[in-house]
Amino acid sequence: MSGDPVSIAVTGAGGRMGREVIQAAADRGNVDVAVAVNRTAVEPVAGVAVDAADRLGELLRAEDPDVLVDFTGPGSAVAYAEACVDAGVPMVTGTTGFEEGQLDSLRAASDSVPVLKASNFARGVAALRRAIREAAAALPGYDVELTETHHNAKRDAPSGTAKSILDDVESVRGDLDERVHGREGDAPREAGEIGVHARRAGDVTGEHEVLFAGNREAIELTHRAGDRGVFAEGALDAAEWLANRGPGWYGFGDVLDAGRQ
Ligand SMILES: NC(=O)C1=CN([C@@H]2O[C@H](COP(=O)(O)OP(=O)(O)OC[C@H]3O[C@@H](n4cnc5c(N)ncnc54)[C@H](OP(=O)(O)O)[C@@H]3O)[C@@H](O)[C@H]2O)C=CC1
Ligand SMILES: O=C(O)C1=N[C@H](C(=O)O)C[C@H](O)C1
Repeated sequence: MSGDPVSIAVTGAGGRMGREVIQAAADRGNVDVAVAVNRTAVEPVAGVAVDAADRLGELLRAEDPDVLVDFTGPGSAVAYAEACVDAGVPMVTGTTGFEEGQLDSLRAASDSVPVLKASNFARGVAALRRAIREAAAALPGYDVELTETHHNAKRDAPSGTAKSILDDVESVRGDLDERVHGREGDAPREAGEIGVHARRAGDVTGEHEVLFAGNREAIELTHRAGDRGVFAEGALDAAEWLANRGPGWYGFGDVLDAGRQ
């Protein structure tokens, strides 16, 4: 990205992703973590002191960071978006598992401040999604089954990335209108189904695989995240990009498109 100095606030600073974001900021050099908060008390992360999350509003007003970066949970992300509106701070959120009403609240916040939401900040997943849309268009009538695998501490299923991929496939394949989660029972597959399989095991960072199968051939498109640094890097790219935007609703694709121009 530009390399211009950017100051950020990090919510969920004690979580797996919050820690990764703070470490990636330290490694990057031009990103200063001006505010870091967590719901429960945690020791400093990469030398950055972590405050109580209920002080977020006060800290945003005092430090005036360029962007807030959030990886927490759906309810807290909505509350933090409201704090961003009150303080006039842009928000990047990678949180997943939102219900429709919570997404409406985030979109409402984007009338006042820039909000960038992405279910996955890996560049490889952006490429995977483009390839999946292309395959879906090129293979009409083929059966589609999605499998995602994550660590055993992940709460939401299917993953946010899986839901984004399903939206992509359904936008291209209008004939697929029924998501079948897991399979059980005694009946053949129906036309119109798209199978969705969520696995939770060990410390798997995140894997997404889409199978397109016809009667005499099949292809599988797969992304595997090697570590969480790949998500943190993408989120910081998004934060650097969002710092100079006006209010609006943005995605990671906007950041990547800007990089290609
Ligand atoms: N878009 C992307 O590229 C990626 C998205 N994610 C998403 O990011 C989110 C966080 O993932 P991860 O870091 O692994 O999760 P963790 O469970 O490790 O961390 C969650 C953090 O959020 C905080 N939190 C959770 N619930 C609340 C709440 N109700 N109020 C305030 N704080 C809360 C936790 O605080 P406390 O310590 O007090 O519990 C913790 O700091 C998930 O939705 C996940 O799917 C993850 C990886 C990549
Ligand atoms: O919780 C995780 O770990 C991840 N969550 C995101 C999702 O739900 O898609 C992205 C990534 O797969 C890791």
